[in-house]
Amino acid sequence: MEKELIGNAIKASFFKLDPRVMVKNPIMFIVEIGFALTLLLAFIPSAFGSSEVNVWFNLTVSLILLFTVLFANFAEALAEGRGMAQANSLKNSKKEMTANKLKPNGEIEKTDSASLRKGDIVVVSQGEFIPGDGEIISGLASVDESAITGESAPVIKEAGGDFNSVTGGTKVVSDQIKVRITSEPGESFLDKMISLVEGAQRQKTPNEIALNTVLTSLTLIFMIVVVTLPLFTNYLGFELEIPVLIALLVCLIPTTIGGLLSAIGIAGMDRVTQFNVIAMSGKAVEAAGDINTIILDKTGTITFGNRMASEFIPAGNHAMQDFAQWTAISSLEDETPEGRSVLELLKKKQLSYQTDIAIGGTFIEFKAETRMSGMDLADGSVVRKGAVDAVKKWVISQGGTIPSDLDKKTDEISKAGGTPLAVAMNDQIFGLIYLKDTVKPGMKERFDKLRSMGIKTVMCTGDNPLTAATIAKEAGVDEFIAECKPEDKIEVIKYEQSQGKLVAMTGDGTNDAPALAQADVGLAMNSGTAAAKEAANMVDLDSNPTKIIEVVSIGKQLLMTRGALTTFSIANDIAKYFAIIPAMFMLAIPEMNVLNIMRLDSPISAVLSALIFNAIIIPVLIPLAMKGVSYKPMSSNALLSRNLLIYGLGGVLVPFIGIKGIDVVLAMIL
Ligand SMILES: Nc1ncnc2c1ncn2[C@@H]1O[C@H](COP(=O)(O)OP(=O)(O)OP(=O)(O)O)[C@@H](O)[C@H]1O
Ligand SMILES: [K+]
Ligand SMILES: [Mg+2]
Repeated sequence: MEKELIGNAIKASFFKLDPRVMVKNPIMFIVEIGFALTLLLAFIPSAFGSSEVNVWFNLTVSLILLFTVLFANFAEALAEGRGMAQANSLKNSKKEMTANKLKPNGEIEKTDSASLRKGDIVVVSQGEFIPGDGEIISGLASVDESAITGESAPVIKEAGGDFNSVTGGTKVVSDQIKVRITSEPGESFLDKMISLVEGAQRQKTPNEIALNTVLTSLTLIFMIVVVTLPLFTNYLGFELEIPVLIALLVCLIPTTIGGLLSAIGIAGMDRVTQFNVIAMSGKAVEAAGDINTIILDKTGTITFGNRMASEFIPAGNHAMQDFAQWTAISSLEDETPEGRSVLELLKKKQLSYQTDIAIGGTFIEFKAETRMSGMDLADGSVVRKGAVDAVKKWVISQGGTIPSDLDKKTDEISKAGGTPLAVAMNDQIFGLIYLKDTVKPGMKERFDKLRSMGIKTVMCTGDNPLTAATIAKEAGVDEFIAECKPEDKIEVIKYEQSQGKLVAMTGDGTNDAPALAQADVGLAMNSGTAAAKEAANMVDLDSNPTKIIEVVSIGKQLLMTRGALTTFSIANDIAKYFAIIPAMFMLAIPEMNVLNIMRLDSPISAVLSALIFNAIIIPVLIPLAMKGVSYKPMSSNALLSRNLLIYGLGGVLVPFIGIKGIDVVLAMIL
């Protein structure tokens, strides 16, 4: 695998020599032109007038320049290669298959999966592949998603709620589901993933463009200096040979970062992919590196999220039996995990209830807006369950009163970190359902880590303030917002952004979609709804909301690697002056030897040593560019001074040692 990767990258480095490709990287393009000119001079030394420098020197310079370009191309090709390999394995899981399309008249029609369009309904049974991306409209199945996520344990997918989305190419391993197709041919999640990792849509990020502009301007300045240099030297009465001027130019321009820049960007995206997160753009990965605030929801992110009914607590002077009756009616058709867990607990507690009063009633689906669910019965009675404050308001609007013990019982559940749901019929509250949830282990450490990176965490939850406070304290988040409706999340994000902060958010529900789109980094869960995945700029295939922490680390590492190697590259070039400038003048004026502080063997050896060092530093740094510089959570100021010390000072010192070493070897050969 690695061998093949390297082999392909070597081949690609030669293909990339095509000037039409090279011109996209101006710094390396100049090196390539330098190669062509010195090659010409090797064969026709007097092409641009008389020349005294020997052919052998011209040829050597030309070869070193060729290798400089090849090394840079190799770095980029190697970074691209990893994505290609992954794209190929994804392509293998994208096969044509037959789909069981459900016609409006209820008949099943066998069609080609490629002909399925948005809105089509298909039936998928045990052992069959799901023919396209979609949402389950009825049924429940365990699905093997290993083709996409690499995770072999099947996951449960079901209609209703936030776990209804399925991906084309995954396999149903048990039961049968009806799926409504949500993507047009060629626009599926798998198609998008393939084109992303293949890099077909890879565009330079704004940061990269900005850095490129700076580097290109720097290059232009050096070009002007080098081109005008002969005017001065001619005035002083000596001539500089063209190959020497080219060597000087290549040593001065930032070839190291110029050669590694695109590899750093591609490798950063690739590291995110290795973490099983699909980033829609390099820009998103970079934004992750600059995040100041992370918005997390409580249920399913900070807690396990399987909010299960664990206790029934009647309120006022209502009997358990009456409470159970209305609890059951409110949950009969509630397909959310919370709703189903209510019916299961009733069964477990052997509480009986009548279902015939529900006949002819209209089910009221749970909505994050109302924070209630329930049923309007045929006889005009209305039944609701939901967040206590919402139900209280609703009961009061019906002209009812609140049982005196309700608040105390609510607080008890909330203080334990549970979610209380009140159950009401018409103007009366019958009691509370205790939904239990637990904070995931290790959350405190994760939030501590974020804090040390200088990132603030805000928990936004639809739950009541007391539950929110309990969970927030237990998990160690910095701030929390309770009784939060979907639009409130957007407000929080907008507010932070108005303070100049970059905001990241994770989410999985359809109601998270607008906030995911508003955030600078929106990380959707693969298990989540199609709307959430569409709105986000990253998708976590493992559906682990806390992975945002790793994504932020990778983003920071990407920015740091780019910064560190830029510093190193420019510091390097400064050090090279000391080798090459005295040497150049010594060629004409031997007395200039006093400037030869590095005590290099001869002017020719000095120029060649600097050039060789300039070339081989690129492959030497490839592993660092690909892996990223090591990153420990600390404040940005501490990071900056640490990096300046290592890469700035190191960048000045390393060339002295390297060039001197190469010079010693060359002196022996010459
Ligand atoms: N099936 C349901 N029926 C009635 N009420 C519910 C149901 N599920 C949740 N609730 C209530 O609605 C509130 C909001 O739930 P929702 O899932 O929208 O929260 P959220 O905004 O996603 O934040 P979090 O996931 O952190 O709770 C819950 O705290 C709970 O009180
Ligand atoms: K250089
Ligand atoms: Mg939720």
